[in-house]
Amino acid sequence: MSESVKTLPAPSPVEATGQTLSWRDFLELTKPRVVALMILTSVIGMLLAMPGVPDWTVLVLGNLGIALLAGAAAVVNHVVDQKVDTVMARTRKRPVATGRIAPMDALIFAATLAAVGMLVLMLWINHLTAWLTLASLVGYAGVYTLFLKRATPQNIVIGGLAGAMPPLLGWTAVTGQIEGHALLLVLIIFAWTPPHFWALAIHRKEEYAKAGIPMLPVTHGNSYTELHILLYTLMLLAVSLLPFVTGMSGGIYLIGALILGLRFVHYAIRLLKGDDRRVALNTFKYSITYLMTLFVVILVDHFVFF
Ligand code: HEM
Ligand SMILES: CC(C)=CCC/C(C)=C/CC/C(C)=C/COP(=O)(O)OP(=O)(O)O
Repeated sequence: MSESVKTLPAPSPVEATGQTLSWRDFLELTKPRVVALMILTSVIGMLLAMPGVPDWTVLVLGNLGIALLAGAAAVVNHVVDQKVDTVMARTRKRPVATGRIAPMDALIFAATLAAVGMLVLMLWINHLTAWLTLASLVGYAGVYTLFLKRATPQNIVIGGLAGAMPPLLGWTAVTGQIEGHALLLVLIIFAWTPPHFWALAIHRKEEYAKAGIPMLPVTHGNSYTELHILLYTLMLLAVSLLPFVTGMSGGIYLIGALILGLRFVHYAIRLLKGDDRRVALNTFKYSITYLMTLFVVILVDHFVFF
């Protein structure tokens, strides 16, 4: 072998896969659809925090900062999960899993997003929101992804708290303080996360087993998971009534929460009866419609009553 061949630099991940790197790959790393729903909940947290509409700078810069930090957390998730993601069909085409983006480049991207996000929140919003958002990033990227996900089938119950934070972050961006009504919104998403995720985990059980991730259907079976999905949807139904019970929201919200919640319970009962992968996927999809609609309804109710 000639000297010149020996000293050739190692191919970059792009050369290695023969694919062109695009901004779409970087966008994909930030889990934009998940972050979009989070931002919907933080916008609504902002709009519920006070009568009237907050200053546009808080709306724009507050959500920008929160989105940047949430996106950064998602990028770190891709790096930490690089090996796991290559094993599962749902995730194996991800930019870091395929090698289209090198882990170090992804980490530099995450650090940049996080630094700009923290600056925006520190300079234009308030320190409380900045630190709470950073804590959510650490909760998802560090505590959940690095540790809990691999350690216990209760991973998403505890880790779900990080994803539930955006309405509180929106609220503190406007008021500068943590208040009970904002915590109710967090509690709703906290109770929603297990049925949201376990429905998908049933649908993808074999992949999680192959990847060695102890998700509840893998460790305890489908029936046990389906029972817990039902129990959490019942708890969610109860918790979702608290904004009405505490006087935060009115009749429109009550009716909306009941219809949406009972439908979720109906899905959970069908899942328990049928143990069907297709029902599991539909339950997962409905969970997203549920959360989006519930937050829109609470907002509509707020503006009708004020
Ligand atoms: C630790 C808590 C959570 C876990 C473990 C979890 C898990 C997942 C998983 C595995 C997916 C599938 C992603 C894919 O299709 O590749 C997903 C999708 C989704 N999640 Fe969650 N999730 C959590 C919290 C949240 C929260 C708090 C929100 C929003 C408020 C959210 C919104 C969504 C949305 C919108 C999708 C659909 C994304 C798409 O269509 O690509 N999730 N979730
Ligand atoms: C600052 C802030 C609000 C942070 C929240 C960050 C955030 C994007 C949370 C997302 C929750 C989520 C999609 C978990 C799935 O992870 P997974 O690893 O179980 O799923 P995967 O297999 O699809 O990667």
